[in-house]
Amino acid sequence: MEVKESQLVEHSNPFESMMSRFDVAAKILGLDEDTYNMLKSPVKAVMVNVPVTMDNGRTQVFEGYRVIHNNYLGPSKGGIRYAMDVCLDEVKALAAWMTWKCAVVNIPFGGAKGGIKCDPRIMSKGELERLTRAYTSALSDVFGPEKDIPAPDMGTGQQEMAWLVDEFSKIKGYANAGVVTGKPLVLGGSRGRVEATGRGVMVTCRAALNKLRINPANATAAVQGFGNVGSISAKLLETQGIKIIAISDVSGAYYNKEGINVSEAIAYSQANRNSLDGYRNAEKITNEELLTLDVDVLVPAALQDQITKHNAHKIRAKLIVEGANGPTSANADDILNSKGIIVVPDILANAGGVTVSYFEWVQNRMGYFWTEERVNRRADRTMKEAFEQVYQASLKFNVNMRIAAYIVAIDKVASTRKLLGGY
Ligand SMILES: NC(=O)C1=CN([C@@H]2O[C@H](COP(=O)(O)OP(=O)(O)OC[C@H]3O[C@@H](n4cnc5c(N)ncnc54)[C@H](O)[C@@H]3O)[C@@H](O)[C@H]2O)C=CC1
Ligand SMILES: O=C(O)CCC(=O)C(=O)O
Repeated sequence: MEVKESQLVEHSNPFESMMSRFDVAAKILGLDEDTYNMLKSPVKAVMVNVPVTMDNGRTQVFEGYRVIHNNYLGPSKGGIRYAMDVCLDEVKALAAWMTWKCAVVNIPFGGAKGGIKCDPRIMSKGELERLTRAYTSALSDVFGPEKDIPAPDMGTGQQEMAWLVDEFSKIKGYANAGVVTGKPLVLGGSRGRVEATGRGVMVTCRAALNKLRINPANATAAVQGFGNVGSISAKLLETQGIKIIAISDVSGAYYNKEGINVSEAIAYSQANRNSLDGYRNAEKITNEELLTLDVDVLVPAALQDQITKHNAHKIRAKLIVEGANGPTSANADDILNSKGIIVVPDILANAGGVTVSYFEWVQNRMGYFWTEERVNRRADRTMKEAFEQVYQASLKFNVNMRIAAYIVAIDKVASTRKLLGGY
């Protein structure tokens, strides 16, 4: 069957954007209609309205979601996002990406995602704790170490995971460390999880540079987003000899053609309530300008839909490594392809996080904890193998790395479905 990637249609809806790539890969695989229908829709989507007492004594009701896209490969897995633009279609897309991501790195999990429509930056610690506990309580029948296992995503981190595990364990009446990953070490977290997503970005970036025959020591990079994924990606790319010439966060972008000192920028941001605002050792530019800088590597590690049909033709990077989920809209794929830009897609590039989450879950089940060296060695091997599998599929099917990653993932989930049988 002949499939043109230009068949991709323009979508701003994240779930449709995911589906347009899924459709291309499914056609190439010759997926039958029944399996297609089983894989395209989430198996469960729960919406909850959680009342929370705010510091001013008023009660505010927050909209929360948990979507389980698929659980053929194992319990569903995926982070929880706190942001103002959380909505059902976004969480559905993020949950589906988790299904494909877990399949690409070959770990025994299905895909899920959760989110709460809130602005964590303007909430007090007490409000965030009450919100996290209320959301956990509302979803205590959905979550479970053998059912559905959350983790951090944008706007959440170790502290939220600690509240979640505590609330869940109280409700169930026994300690339940394995219900969530990305926990603090003292609560059963895994060494290396905080750095894992950025580390996977670095490992896949190196693998792609190798294919492009670019020496990291001569390469430059720009990184959008300076939270968990962006800051650690920047730091680890710098350790590989890559010169980071621009970084950014919600306050704007910061450019220094001589190279940003990433450790110093991280220290500045941490001392400044996680903001680069006022960072001096660089020229201030816009996030839009950062994306179109003349660099070898561009790492979008913040939001969705940053590279679109409106700016894709201006991108000058040779390689894009997607730290964020969905940073490139479907209508930009063809433009990047035609410019010969290699994209290591989100479902491969940022899968280091869920890989080490899997290791955390395994360690919780064993009650025995690994050294950081062991975690990193196994995670690096997983990421290198996944990269090579996707790269080989891109050659075999003559498609870009994104469609190749979907092909690898869908093929795995679909063949598992066939073995499981059906109703
Ligand atoms: N934390 C994890 O382990 C994983 C996260 N991801 C994805 O990576 C992305 C970032 O997640 P985290 O780093 O965890 O979030 P985070 O909350 O730690 O950091 C987000 C960063 O994005 C910046 N940002 C927000 N709006 C921006 C804008 N308009 N322009 C530029 N920067 C902006 C924030 O200032 C912050 O620096 C998300 O797409 C998330 O889904 C993917 C895999 C795993
Ligand atoms: O660590 C996990 O379980 C999931 C992280 C996540 O939400 C993601 O990869 O997008």
